[in-house]
Amino acid sequence: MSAKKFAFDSPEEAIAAIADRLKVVGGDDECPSCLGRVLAKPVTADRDSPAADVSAMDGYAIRLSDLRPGETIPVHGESVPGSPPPTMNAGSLVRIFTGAIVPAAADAVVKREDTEELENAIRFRDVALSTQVGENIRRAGENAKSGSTVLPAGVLVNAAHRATMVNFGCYQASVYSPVRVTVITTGDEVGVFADEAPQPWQLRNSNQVALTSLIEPNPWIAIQAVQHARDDRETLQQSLAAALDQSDAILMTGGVSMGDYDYVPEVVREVGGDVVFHGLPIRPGKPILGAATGDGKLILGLPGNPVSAAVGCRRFALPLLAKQSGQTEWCPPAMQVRLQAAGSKTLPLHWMRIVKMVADGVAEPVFSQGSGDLVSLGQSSGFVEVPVGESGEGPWRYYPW
Ligand SMILES: Nc1nc2c(c(=O)[nH]1)N[C@H]1C(S)=C(S)[C@@H](COP(=O)(O)OP(=O)(O)OC[C@H]3O[C@@H](n4cnc5c(N)ncnc54)[C@H](O)[C@@H]3O)O[C@H]1N2
Ligand code: MOO
Repeated sequence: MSAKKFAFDSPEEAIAAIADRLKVVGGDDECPSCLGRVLAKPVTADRDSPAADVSAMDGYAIRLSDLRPGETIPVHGESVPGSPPPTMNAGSLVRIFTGAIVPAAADAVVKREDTEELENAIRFRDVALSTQVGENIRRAGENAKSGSTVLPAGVLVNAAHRATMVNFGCYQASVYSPVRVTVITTGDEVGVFADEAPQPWQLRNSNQVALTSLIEPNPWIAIQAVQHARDDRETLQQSLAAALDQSDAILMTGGVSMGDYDYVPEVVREVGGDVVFHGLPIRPGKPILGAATGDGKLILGLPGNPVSAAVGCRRFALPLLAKQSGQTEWCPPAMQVRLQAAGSKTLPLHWMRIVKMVADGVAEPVFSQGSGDLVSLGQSSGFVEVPVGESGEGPWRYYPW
């Protein structure tokens, strides 16, 4: 670790420092179903939106000069969505429906409830007499002009973006390649043990599923490989070097602390990782290691304890991978929640405290025996980050699993 106890005072500073060293994966895949992928090129409007002046209401397209109290005005023709508008003759109105094109001669639309509807004619109610030019008309191009950018590159495509894209005829977007991630867990004590019972000195590989489950739901990530390495310096070095060739990021767990078999820090250096931090003022997760290679790849060494590994993956790996994926908003503001029954305990570190959401904007601490307690982890919905020396209800940043 550095001469100063920690290289950075907070998770944000550490994340920002390593993010600066990472390269965006780039690529330019044509993708019809781009949900959850990152736009590599902006989406532009293929026509004005709306494409013409359209009515925002069901009612009557009028000339303001026809707005006179008490008079009966004849209705000639209808403008309906899906058809071009009729010509509007002088001294008459056109019945119009929401979304239909406003006839060129009209300068406003009066809602039907502001009229008295007679047979083939209407009379304006008093409320209609103050109608202004353009009222209830959505003007051609008021949302976007043809050729303008409606979604910039770097957007992580969600349902709302897809609706926008389809509206402008973009059925196949150009997206960045997914970030290729290899997960490497370590430790001679760790195995699968699905069919046979582990010995008391053995453990099931919960970190592997915690990490893959946190990253897998993101279509902008591709899990390249999932490996387990024994606590053997050479094997670990070979696994890491081979994985680096095939991946943009490596997430490791275990072997990052002070033990005789904790080879991760030296092996990361040997394969060309420049260590940006090793140890941060957080609990749990203090021994975390963050490194970048010369060609902008990420190596994150998360502590082996299961709560520390999950917290580290959620708080550090996800935003850093998002940065590599090309997302402009790779570190979005966290939700804030209040902590009920928080107590007055403080820590000289940022406290990544596992909690469960209990009401809108309110969470409760989950009692935990420490960072190896997988029972408490399973009872939590995420964690809050309580800054150094603080306590109480917050609000604190909340990171859901
Ligand atoms: N002398 C010191 N010892 C320790 C320190 C320290 O500062 N000085 N830090 C402690 C803290 S805090 C943590 S966290 C751990 C992290 O250690 P490592 O990253 O080296 O992790 P391991 O020793 O390999 O494992 C810790 C713990 O987690 C279990 N484990 C490991 N991998 C998995 C897995 N894939 N699935 C489930 N559980 C796993 C492992 O069996 C250990 O019980 O170091 C402290 N020590
Ligand atoms: O920081 Mo360790 O991650 O407490 O268990």
